[in-house]
This record gives sequence, C-alpha cells and structure tokens, in this order.
Amino acid sequence: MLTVESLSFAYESEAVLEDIGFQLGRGELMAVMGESGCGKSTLLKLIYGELPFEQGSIRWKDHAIKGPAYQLLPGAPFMKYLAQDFDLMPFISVEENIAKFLSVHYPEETARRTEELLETMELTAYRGKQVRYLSGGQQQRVALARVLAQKPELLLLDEPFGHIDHFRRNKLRRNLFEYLKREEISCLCATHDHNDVLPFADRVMVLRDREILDLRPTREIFEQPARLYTAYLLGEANLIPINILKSYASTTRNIIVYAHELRVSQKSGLEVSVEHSYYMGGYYRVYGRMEGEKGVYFNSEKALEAGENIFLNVSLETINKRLPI
Ligand SMILES: Nc1ncnc2c1ncn2[C@@H]1O[C@H](COP(=O)(O)OP(=O)(O)OP(=O)(O)O)[C@@H](O)[C@H]1O
Repeated sequence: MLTVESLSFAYESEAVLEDIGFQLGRGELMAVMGESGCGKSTLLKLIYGELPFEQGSIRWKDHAIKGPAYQLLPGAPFMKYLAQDFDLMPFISVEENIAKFLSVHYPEETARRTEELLETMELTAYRGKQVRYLSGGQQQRVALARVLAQKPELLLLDEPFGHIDHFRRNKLRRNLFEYLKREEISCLCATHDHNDVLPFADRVMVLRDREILDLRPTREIFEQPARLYTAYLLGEANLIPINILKSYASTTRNIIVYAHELRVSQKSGLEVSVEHSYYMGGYYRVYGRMEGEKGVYFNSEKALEAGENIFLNVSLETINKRLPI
C-alpha cells in the first residue's frame, strides 16, 4: 500500500502542494484530476522520489521514499513512472526496447511476455521498427509496454494517452487498465480526460489550490459532486437553483445537473431560450439561457433553433440524490 501523509512541497517560493494525505491500495487505480498547473505531475514526481520535500512522508509498504538528497537515482525497483516525455532508446527496435527489461535468463518467458505486451499495446505490426521512426503516439505505446515489462507493483502515469489518437485510445485504455487489474498493479494516473476515469478508476482525487479538494469512489464523486469544479472535470455540468426545478422547494440553494440529465419538453419545466446547437454525433449539445440570463447546457436529440423557447425537466431521482450547494 502507498501511504502519503501531510506532504507539502514548493518550487523555490511557489507552494504547489500542501498537507496532502491519502492511501492507495494494492491493485487500486486512482485518477488524479485538476486544472492545468494544479500539481498533478508534481505529486507523481514526489512519489517517484524525483523532488525534495521537507514536510510529510511517503511510504510504499515499509519503504520510505525520501527524495533525491537520499538516493542517487529516483525510483525504486517496485515502482515505475511514465512521464509526459517518455525516455526510449531510439536506435533499437520496439521489441528490443520492451525485451530489454525482461530477464535474459528465461528466454521463453521473455518471448511470451514480449508478445503479450506487444499485443496489449497494439504494437505487433511495428515490432522490428527502430523507435526513432515511430510517431509520438506509437512511441507512447512503446513507453507504456516498457514500464509494464518491468512488472512494477506501483505505476505512476502522467497523461498516459496524451499523444495517442482517439481511434486507438479507447481500445488501449481498456487493454491497459484491464492488464493493471489482472496483475494487481496499483496505479496513480494523472489525467484531464474523464474517459480515462469513469469506466476504470476506483477512486478520484481532485486537486485544487494546493490541496485535495475531494477524494472518493468514482461513481460517488460523479453522482454527488460537492463542487462545480469537480463536476466540470467529469462532464458538462450546470449549477441550477433547486427552486426553479422543484416549484414547491423553499430553499435558495443550487444543485449540479449534468447536460445529459436535462430533458427537453415543449410544455412545462424550467423555461430556456435557445442560443446555439452543437452537433455531437448521436445528439446535439444545446446552449440556452434560463430565467435571469444564466446559461445552461443540455442535450437534445434534434437541433434546436436559436430564439426557440423550450422547457427543461430533471428527474426527481436526480434532484434528490444531489448535494445542495
Ligand atoms: N521545475 C519547476 N520549477 C518551478 N515551477 C514549476 C516546475 N515544474 C512545475 N512548476 C509549477 O508548479 C505548478 C504545478 O505544476 P505541475 O506540472 O505539477 O501541474 P499539472 O497539474 O501536472 O499541470 P498539467 O495538467 O498542465 O500537466 C505550476 O504552477 C508550474 O508552473
């Protein structure tokens, strides 16, 4: 288990993380989310032992991670870190890059594992190609295969699909995260993409203003976001006063409603004047203004005309499960 306690860190005078504490269990996948510059990469580098910290502690089981003043090279045999800039050997082949980290003493096992990793990362077709001739996305896949080859117990991933095209991303995500679960590899994954998170992560850590704003199981954090900031990271969200949704409600508080939870009706509900419809493939994302000119995003099966007035409804089930804000 990874245990981080009261961890604080500053780059010279700029405090980036303050009083961070959490635990990550064996085989658990935790997504680390937050706006750009909130400290996701810094947290991963601290855990890897790449940055010096004066306050707090980081432990993997009984092993304390202390930072560069205490060890010559960052990292430890049980832990691998895949940074945004992956560090491959350009003049040898894809296959050699992967196999280099497998034991030379067990050639059959090495061949089997290399094959498995080439398939997991969909690299079989490029196995003989020198890495320098690969595209950015292909190199990222080799880098992923290479860290997996080293059988870490703890894997730190920084935007692992950042360079990979959408065409491949979904399949790779499934392959990678299923592989991690199967091998019981604990993983902390910094990402901006909720598609990396919702189907796969066990828990989500949200960082903001140097602190952990929220840390809960993925489904709970999505269905009961405590802040609009968190909901924005996970989907298209709106803040809507409860009393416009529930006419009998006396509270002036708001709830978060995702765009897909608003239903268009021609007759009754929350009145909205349509401004723009965006084609999203199977549906339209519509922007409109509610009473008081406040903007709202919602989904519609068909495009709505600018200037048209419609009504929006939200199910009572959604209203009742949301936290008032
Ligand atoms: N080597 C450095 N020296 C000084 N400041 C740094 C350094 N690296 C990062 N920072 C600053 O620390 C803060 C956190 O950076 P970090 O890279 O951890 O954010 P992030 O959440 O990973 O961002 P992104 O999502 O854009 O990758 C930022 O304000 C950044 O400018």
